[in-house]
Amino acid sequence: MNDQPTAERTLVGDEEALARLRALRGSIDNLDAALVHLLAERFKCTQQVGELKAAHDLPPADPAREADQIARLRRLAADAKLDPAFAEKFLNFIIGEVVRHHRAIAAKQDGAAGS
Ligand SMILES: C=C(O[C@@H]1C=C(C(=O)O)C=C[C@H]1O)C(=O)O
Repeated sequence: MNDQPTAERTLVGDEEALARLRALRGSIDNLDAALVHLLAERFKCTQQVGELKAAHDLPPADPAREADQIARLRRLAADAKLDPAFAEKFLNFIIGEVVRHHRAIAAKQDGAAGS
């Protein structure tokens, strides 16, 4: 048997592959949009946590809470067949940004109290 593809078969194959690529990219775009919306909602919550902490002189970071979240997310990732190390890195990246915001909120509050 000749397994060399004919010109037509190659073209049909290319079109199918391109259609599949377009469909997959459509789903990726939808998922990226969902991620942005989920992150926006998370940051709305953490903004309020930051204000609450600043108002009550609580520290911007809570390492014990973070350790619990990381352990939980690693378990969820493993169950979902996602690399737990990646899940941990991703959560740490987000938490790092949240703590930076909390420090900024606390500093602003201290500045306002001192003036
Ligand atoms: C949001 C909080 O503040 C910080 C940010 C966290 C987060 O983004 O999940 C978790 C712990 C804290 O270091 C919190 O204390 O709950």
